[in-house]
Amino acid sequence: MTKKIGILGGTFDPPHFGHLLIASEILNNMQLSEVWFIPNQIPPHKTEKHFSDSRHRLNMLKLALKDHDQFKINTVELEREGPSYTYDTIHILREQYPEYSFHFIIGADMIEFLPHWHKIDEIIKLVSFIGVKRHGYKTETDYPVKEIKIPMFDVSSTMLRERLNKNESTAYLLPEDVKRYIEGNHLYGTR
Ligand SMILES: Nc1ncnc2c1ncn2[C@@H]1O[C@H](COP(=O)(O)OP(=O)(O)OP(=O)(O)O)[C@@H](O)[C@H]1O
Ligand SMILES: O=C(O)c1ccc[n+]([C@@H]2O[C@H](COP(=O)([O-])O)[C@@H](O)[C@H]2O)c1
Repeated sequence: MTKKIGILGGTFDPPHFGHLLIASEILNNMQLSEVWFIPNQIPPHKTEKHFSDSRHRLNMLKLALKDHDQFKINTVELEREGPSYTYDTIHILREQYPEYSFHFIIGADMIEFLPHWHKIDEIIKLVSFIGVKRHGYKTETDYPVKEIKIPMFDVSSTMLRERLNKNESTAYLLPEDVKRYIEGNHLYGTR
């Protein structure tokens, strides 16, 4: 059966309400069957930076998505080593699910970065891109990205890592279960 699947690829270090908001808005706006969250093993453009172990990022994502039937986790990128190139992921998904159509959701920071994606000219033949605004970034691009207008929510994993490290509030930015997991595992300098 044909299904329209949204893909939200990310590092999710940690997952936050910005991720859930864009997934929910695009699911409804585009009348998708499901949104698949795909955590990367090694983010292709963050290879030099430190990021949390994929086991923790996956556990946090499970907690963040547990109440949403139409939000699923796909672990295809955790099952291979090296940088998690989207081109490889899309190839695998299209082989596994030839009857589905895939719609890759990206924030404006990733829209600006699209020219640097590995084999981007091939990727655009395989998926459609859905873009959403993000503070500080442009959505105009020469690539075929369909912009969907949704409420902007200026939260990022970077902001949350900094707040957690300083023991500042993350209320209404980060799911409570995820916060408890972070504290229980002393991530981001929490004690
Ligand atoms: N608040 C937000 N509004 C719109 N898009 C977002 C938002 N947060 C994340 N995204 C998008 O979700 C995808 C996955 O993002 P990612 O997991 O890297 O989170 P992040 O908050 O951007 O992390 P970091 O601050 O560590 O770079 C990317 O396409 C990103 O642009
Ligand atoms: O394939 C690439 O070259 C590529 C370059 C940058 C980002 N991506 C993908 O874009 C998604 C968002 O990336 P990130 O690092 O902001 O979490 C995630 O699925 C990445 O794997 C992919």
